[in-house]
Amino acid sequence: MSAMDVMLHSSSFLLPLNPVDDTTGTRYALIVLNQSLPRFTPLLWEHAKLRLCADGGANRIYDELPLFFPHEDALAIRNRYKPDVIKGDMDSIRRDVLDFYVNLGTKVIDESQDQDTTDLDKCILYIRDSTLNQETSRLHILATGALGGRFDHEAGNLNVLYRYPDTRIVLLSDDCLIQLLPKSHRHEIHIQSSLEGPHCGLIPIGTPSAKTTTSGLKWDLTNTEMRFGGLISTSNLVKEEKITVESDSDLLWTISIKKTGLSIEDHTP
Ligand SMILES: Nc1ncnc2c1ncn2[C@@H]1O[C@H](COP(=O)(O)OP(=O)(O)OP(=O)(O)O)[C@@H](O)[C@H]1O
Ligand SMILES: Cc1ncc(C[n+]2csc(CCO)c2C)c(N)n1
Repeated sequence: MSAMDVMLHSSSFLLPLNPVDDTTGTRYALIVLNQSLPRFTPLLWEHAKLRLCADGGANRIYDELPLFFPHEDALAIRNRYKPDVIKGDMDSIRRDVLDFYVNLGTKVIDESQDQDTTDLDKCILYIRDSTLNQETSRLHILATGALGGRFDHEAGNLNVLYRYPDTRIVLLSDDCLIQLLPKSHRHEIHIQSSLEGPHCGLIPIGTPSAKTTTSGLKWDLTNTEMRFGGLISTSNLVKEEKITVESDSDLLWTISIKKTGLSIEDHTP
């Protein structure tokens, strides 16, 4: 029996919002990146206490959010889904989009002088420093549009998981999510089986792992070595509602997101 603390994980942010059932008390900030919005974006938006667009992510909210509500007036939707903050180096946001949200009262932070960190980095630092990010109740961060697309951007997005290992960050696309499992903890991952899985992976992207042990997977590891160039756990399958992971290295956990059960009809704006 290890003395390490357990870190709990659950993708309950993919469940239709019901404040009465929201017993986990987890508070989220949402960062919208500059890629097509996943179909469950309105749901994540409603879960979030703080909503940011990373530079060109604002174009996506402006252009694509109204498409989720074809029977409603586009302007009414844009007014309803107002980002709290737009932050980045501002080389991708369109002038008309910037003007629209400035008029609505969105806070705009232009950091064009910093060409060494990504717009996602810049947004994460804003959230970490926010007064909403209380010591007793840290914000978890959801980032949409982080995967698929340009590989240099994807690598930069994965890098933020390692830059801020003490911040709970989930990278999302329409197809899957990725998060870091720090070696400092044992991990219990509670699977929302109606919404996620069964495909999953455990990937030692930063450093090799001499010993990883899991339970609840079709191909469990038992003090198994994983490294790039050797074995890494891809195309694994979730077998139980609870997965446990313990490793001597930080690992990436990834799980597929199901196409069913996340349609726009499933939530009330
Ligand atoms: N194709 C993509 N794949 C993955 N992530 C992306 C992609 N495009 C943008 N992003 C994410 O969205 C953020 C904002 O995108 P934006 O296009 O505004 O960035 P950028 O700094 O102008 O990028 P670049 O100048 O390298 O094209 C990026 O920092 C990145 O995290
Ligand atoms: C070694 C090195 N490689 C690339 C960049 C360029 N870069 C990295 S993040 C960023 C901002 C993107 O919004 C830019 C332009 C750099 N500065 N240093």
